Amino acid sequence: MDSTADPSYPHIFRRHESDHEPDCEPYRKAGPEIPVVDLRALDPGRLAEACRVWGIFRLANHGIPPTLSNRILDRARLILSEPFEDKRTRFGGGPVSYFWGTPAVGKRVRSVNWVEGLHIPLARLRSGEEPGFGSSSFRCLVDEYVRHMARIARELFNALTVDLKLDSVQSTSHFSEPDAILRVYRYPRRPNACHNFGLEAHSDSSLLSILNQDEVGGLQILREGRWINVAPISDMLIVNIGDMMQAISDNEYMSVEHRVLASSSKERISLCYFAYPSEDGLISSSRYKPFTYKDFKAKVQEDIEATGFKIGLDRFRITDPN
Ligand SMILES: O=C(O)CCC(=O)C(=O)O
Ligand SMILES: [Fe+2]
Repeated sequence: MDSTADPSYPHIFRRHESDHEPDCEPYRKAGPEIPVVDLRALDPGRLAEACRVWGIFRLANHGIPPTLSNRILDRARLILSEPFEDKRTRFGGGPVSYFWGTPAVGKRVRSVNWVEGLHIPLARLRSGEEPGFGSSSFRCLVDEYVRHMARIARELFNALTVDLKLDSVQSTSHFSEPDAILRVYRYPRRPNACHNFGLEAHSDSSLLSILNQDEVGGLQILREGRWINVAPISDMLIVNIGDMMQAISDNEYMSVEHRVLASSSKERISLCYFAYPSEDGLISSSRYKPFTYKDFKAKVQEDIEATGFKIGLDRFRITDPN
């Protein structure tokens, strides 16, 4: 369907160009392959090396049944194909929120990200406060899915704490399962998608991010100055290191810069689970002034509102003159 006519798209995505250009093939060529980590036969050395050298890896044998993965992606596709105004109403005001075009929140709006979705803070979901979501079958799938995500995040984090030689106090405050967030994304088709992004280049603020994507593709990481495609491989998840893990590891691990390309011909669905440290746990390292995740989040929000950009960890770097 032409996106101009699709009532499920937010208005800003209903563009008038009907002449779809082919996608930009050069951007989508295969690049060097990112490492694969096997969760069933976890090799801690291989995992740590992937975090040090790449900041991202594919995760095989993660234990999520393919039927669950397919069902939740299909259900997400269905919900997000509801009319735009219905999505706004259904998810307006509750803890589960519907967003589109993020991060157009600043005073100086840069370009709009060609993405919409649901933001699901899991702690509030557990407390049962969400009216538009309630007892839906999607809710049941989310519950089951995030149980797997929490298990996977915990297992990876535990292995990394051994590699980093964190003590038990640090490992407890640096991983807070209740603070996790699930985001469900739909990247609408975008006419003339060549130079446009579903998500602009960024690093995640999380500890670890675990991505499940459909077969469309578009994710890229920045490595040694080049953008590399992370093509979907069925039954494998993608895990990336976030800013908090970079700080906790004292820059041993790398919070990888990534982005998502828009496609002119295909919509894309992805689910991203973000694991975080506890909000008030102090993160101390030799490279950054001590800070909590709450401090970090407030600074990111302040910078985005003031400048349109996330500055992130550089705000806390010890050499930072500010
Ligand atoms: O949808 C994707 O492939 C990536 C999502 C992402 O980078 C994010 O949510 O931070
Ligand atoms: Fe991201």
